[in-house]
Amino acid sequence: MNFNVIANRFLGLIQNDRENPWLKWILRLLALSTAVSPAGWPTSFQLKDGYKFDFIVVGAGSGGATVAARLSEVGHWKVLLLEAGGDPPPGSVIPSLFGTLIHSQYDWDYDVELDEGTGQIHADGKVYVGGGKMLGGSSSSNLEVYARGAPEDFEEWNKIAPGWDWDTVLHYYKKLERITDYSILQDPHNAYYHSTSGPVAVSRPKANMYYEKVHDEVLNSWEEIGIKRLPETNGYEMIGASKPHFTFSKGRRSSTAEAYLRPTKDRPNFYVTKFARVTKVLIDPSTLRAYGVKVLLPTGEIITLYANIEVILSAGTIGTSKLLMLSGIGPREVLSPLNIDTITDLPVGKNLQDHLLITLVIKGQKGFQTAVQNLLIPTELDAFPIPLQNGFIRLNSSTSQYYGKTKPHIQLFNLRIGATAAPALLFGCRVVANLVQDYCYSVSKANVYREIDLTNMILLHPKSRGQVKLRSSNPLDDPLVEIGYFRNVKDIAIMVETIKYMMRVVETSYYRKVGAEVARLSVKGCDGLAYGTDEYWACYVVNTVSSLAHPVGTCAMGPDGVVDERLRVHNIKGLRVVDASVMPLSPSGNTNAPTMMIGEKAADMIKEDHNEPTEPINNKDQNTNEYEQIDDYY
Ligand SMILES: Cc1cc2nc3c(=O)[nH]c(=O)nc-3n(C[C@H](O)[C@H](O)[C@H](O)COP(=O)(O)OP(=O)(O)OC[C@H]3O[C@@H](n4cnc5c(N)ncnc54)[C@H](O)[C@@H]3O)c2cc1C
Repeated sequence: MNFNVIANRFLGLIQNDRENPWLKWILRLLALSTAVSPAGWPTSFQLKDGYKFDFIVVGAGSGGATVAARLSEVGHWKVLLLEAGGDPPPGSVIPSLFGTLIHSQYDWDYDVELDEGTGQIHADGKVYVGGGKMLGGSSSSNLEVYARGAPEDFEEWNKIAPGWDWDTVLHYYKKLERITDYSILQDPHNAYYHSTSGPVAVSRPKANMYYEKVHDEVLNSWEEIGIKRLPETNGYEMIGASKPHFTFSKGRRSSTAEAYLRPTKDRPNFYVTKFARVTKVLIDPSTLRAYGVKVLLPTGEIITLYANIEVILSAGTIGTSKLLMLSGIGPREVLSPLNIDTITDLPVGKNLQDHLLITLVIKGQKGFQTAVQNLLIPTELDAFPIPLQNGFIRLNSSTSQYYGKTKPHIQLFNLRIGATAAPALLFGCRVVANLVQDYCYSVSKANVYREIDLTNMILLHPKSRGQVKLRSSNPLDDPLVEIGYFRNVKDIAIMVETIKYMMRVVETSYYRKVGAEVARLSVKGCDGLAYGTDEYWACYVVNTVSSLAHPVGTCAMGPDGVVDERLRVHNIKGLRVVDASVMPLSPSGNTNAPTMMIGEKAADMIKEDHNEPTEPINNKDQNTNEYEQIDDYY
């Protein structure tokens, strides 16, 4: 039994025994009582073989829960949402306990293979990507950072798939968002980009004084090396840094289960079934129409369900491409060797992109007094536990001061950890991340009596591509996921450039004062190289690579992709894909908000295609009246 299982059992105990006075006291103390409320998730609809619905949505994640809930607004449509997992546990609901979900039963924990000679700090040649297996999908297990990408991302999508321009997608971002950060709404430059009326809570809780001081130290240091301090990074200006926004509010994660499924759970035409694993989409080979799905129930029974209008796949970038291939939609060269008849030969599983992450460890202030920030973590369980800064930089390019005219290359996350967290770091490094011993020792050693900054640099627009394939025709087998980092060497060059840029931070006022230095880590494969040379850093990049868990693109939109701009699978009727897999290119930022946006837009496209009314695209009317005057600026 591993740590996560024990932790989730413990949290489950708390959930079931909330009336126990001791537990009540503890929960009150931590201000977490709302977070462990078990009430409110939809009950599971009992399915029987042969049942018919108008729409069957597969996967209740960021895309699936969003599109299904919106479709159920049409009262005469019977909408079924099928989810392989169950309810989110307290470890999901409490914002800072997502770590307990990793490698647990709430995590798909896919085997994601690194190419030989890359990522040598990973003990078994695999990188952790994860994926939530519960209502809300990965929006129930992610780190809750809220980022929407840059306007230029969507102008590029729009060239490939018309209708995805920035003005249109901004309408859907605003439709989903309920921001509670009034510092942003009071700033007329940024307020235009936000909304206070959507279902997904977005907040930026104020941390304790100590953490706020750390935020300032890091953001001021970054400013000294040219990274502009911004009020936020989802507003009119994006190149720069700020404290991030999160998808939670008042101590409770705002997953799509929370935002879209709890409020709609009593709709009579909306059916949600948990622990229902779809194994195949049924397609009539003569009409090329999808007419239903095969579902494996926890009893072991496999039933057939029928869709009168459409089947919608929202099983995630890995899960959806696997299901399509199992159903005969995919590259013939992958399907034929497995004796799967190819109904239509499409590039399913290709074009896999992920935001890779490189970490620089900076040794900061010496002394055990810095451990106080670790001791404060329990007081911040309903917020983010560790001081975190977020930013975007663009290297070798002049940055634009004009709103909407910025496309960053790199995202930054800085995590400050006080001294003495070395044992926890070692545990996380070895047991959770499964990295090799020497590397983990060298990281934790840096932290024994010094605070450290983990400066994470994320490549936003990788040129490399991986591929999802099938290992077998058995739906219960994991697919083969080749993540493909550094298949294009330009990705190495930009990360080396970024490291050299970020290392300049140790020369800034705060870091100079505390005698900061970049920690020299033990990196397998790089020992013989002269430390600090470009050759060394290239080796460091290739071998210390990790994932930010943002796989996209395996069922990309576009004429050469898998779906068209209205997310309909090419050559097949009655079948759409609505999840992160349809993104033709990675956005400039985390992928949860863009996937929820896709779910919102998909629902309107489906309603339009079936002659149901939708709201007109309008970015001006979505702020509260209080802030209406801000429209004058644009
Ligand atoms: C550990 C982690 C941290 C992340 N951190 C962030 C972050 O801080 N900010 C951010 O913006 N993004 C983050 N992401 C990424 C973001 O959460 C995902 O990109 C996004 O949620 C993907 O949405 P989706 O709808 O494509 O898939 P998911 O949300 O993963 O939904 C897929 C759903 O389908 C279900 N499913 C799969 N197969 C089947 C089947 N055969 N039958 C029935 N159901 C099935 C799954 O159980 C799941 O519920 C993170 C992701 C992970 C894993």
